[in-house]
Amino acid sequence: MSAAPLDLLLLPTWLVPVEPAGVVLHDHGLGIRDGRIALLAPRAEALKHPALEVRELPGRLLTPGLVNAHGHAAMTLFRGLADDLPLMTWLQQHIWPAEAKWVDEDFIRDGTELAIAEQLKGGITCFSDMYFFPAAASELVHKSGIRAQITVPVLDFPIPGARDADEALRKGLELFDDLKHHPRLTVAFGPHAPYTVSDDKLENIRMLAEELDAGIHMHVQETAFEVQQSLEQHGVRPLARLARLGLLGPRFQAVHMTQVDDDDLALLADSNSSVIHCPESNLKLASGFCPVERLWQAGINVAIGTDGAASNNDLDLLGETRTAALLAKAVAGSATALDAHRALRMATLNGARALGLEAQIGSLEIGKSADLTAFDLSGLAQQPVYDPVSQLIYASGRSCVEHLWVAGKPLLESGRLTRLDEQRITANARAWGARIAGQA
Ligand SMILES: CSC[C@H]1O[C@@H](n2cnc3c(O)ncnc32)[C@H](O)[C@@H]1O
Ligand SMILES: [Zn+2]
Repeated sequence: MSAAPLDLLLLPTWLVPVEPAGVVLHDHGLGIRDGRIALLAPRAEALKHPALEVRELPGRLLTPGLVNAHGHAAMTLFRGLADDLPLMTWLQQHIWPAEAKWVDEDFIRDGTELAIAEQLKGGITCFSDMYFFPAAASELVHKSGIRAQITVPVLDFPIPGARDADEALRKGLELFDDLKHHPRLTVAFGPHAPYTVSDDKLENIRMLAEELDAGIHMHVQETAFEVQQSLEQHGVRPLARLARLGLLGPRFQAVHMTQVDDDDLALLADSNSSVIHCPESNLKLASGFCPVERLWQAGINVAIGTDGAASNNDLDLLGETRTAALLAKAVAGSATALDAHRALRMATLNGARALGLEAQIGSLEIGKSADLTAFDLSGLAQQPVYDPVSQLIYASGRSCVEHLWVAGKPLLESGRLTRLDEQRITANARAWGARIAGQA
C-alpha cells in the first residue's frame, strides 16, 4: 500500500472498466491520486486505503469518460440553420456561405464554449474538433479543463482564418509547437475531404504528419456521390487515392465511411486505420450507412462521433451510441451486432485509440488519467437493473450524467458545470442566433 493518501476514493454501485471487455464490477472502489487512477479494488479493500475524500455513489455507474471522436465544435451556433437537406446542398448552398459570413474568432470562442458545455453535461471528457481558427478553439479547451484533439483545417480554397492551404498549414505548425507540452490538448491535421484537397496538399500533409507523429483526421467516403466523382476524376475510389498518396496508417482517422467495398475494407484493416462513425449525421443528411459490424469483424478500430450540431443536431454521444447500436443491427441484419458492451467500448476506448490517446484514457486502468463519468441509474425508467451497461445504452438519456472528472478534476458536479458559466454561455448563443437569423 502506498504511503501517500488517495486524493479521492469513489464508491459506485457499478464500475465498468471497458478493458477487460464485458466486465461489470459490483461494489468496487476507484481511487485517484495526482489526476491518475491509482486504485481499483473491491469496496472493503479500497476502504482500507487512506483518502482525503471518500464519495459514495449509490445507484451510479462509473465508466471511462465518453470520447466524441468527430465534430465541428463551434457549429453549435448554426444548430438548426439548414435542416432536412442532402450533404452537398446543405454544405454548398447553406453552410459554406454562412461560414464565410459569420465565422470569426469570436464566433469560434462562443460556439466552442457552448459545445464544450454541452459535451461535459453529456458525459464527454474528450472530443475531436475540426473547424476554423483552431488556436482560438484550443484556448477554450485549456480554460474549460476538458481534453481535446484540435485539428488544423485544410481546404484548397480560402477559409475563415487562412487565405489558402499554405497559410492554414503555417499557422497549424505554430499551433503544434505551442501545444506540444500541453497535458490535455493534442493537435492533428484536418484535411477536409478528398473532394476539397488536392494531391499536392495531401502529400505535404503526409510528410508533416510523419515528421510530427501526428494524426490525420478527414471526412472520407461520406456519400456514394463522392465515390462516383472520385472514380470519374481520379480513376479510383477516394480511400484508394489516399492510400496511393501514403496517408493511411494507425494515425489515420477516416470519418463517415458509409461506402465500403471489399478493397476499402482490406485497405483500412491492413493499414490499421480507424473509422469514425457518425450515424445521426449520416441519417439526417441521408448520406448512407457505415457497415460497423463488418468493419468490427475485420478488426478495424471503429470509434463514434456526433459530427457538428448543424447536421445532427446535438452533441449527445450517449444518444449517438444508442443510435449506432440500433442501426448496426439493422444494417447487419443481425440482432447480435454491436451489443451494448461493444457500443460503450466504441464510445470510450476505441475513440481514445482513434485519437492516439489509448495509453492515457478510454478505460479504467491503473496509471491512466482519471477521466471518468458517473451516470445515475436510479431513476424509475431504468428499473430493474440487470446489466448497467444495457441500461445505460438502451434505457438512459444524457440527463442521467451526474458527475464528470478530467485528469481527476471535477468539471461536472451533480449536473452542474464547475468551471463554465452556463447562463452566460446560453445568453451568448441566443445573441448569436438573433444576429444570424436577423440577417439570414
Ligand atoms: C475543415 S473545417 C470543417 C468543414 O467541414 C464542414 N462540414 C461539417 N460537417 C460536414 C460533413 O458531414 N461533411 C463534410 N463537411 C462537413 C464544415 O461546415 C466546415 O466547412
Ligand atoms: Zn464532419
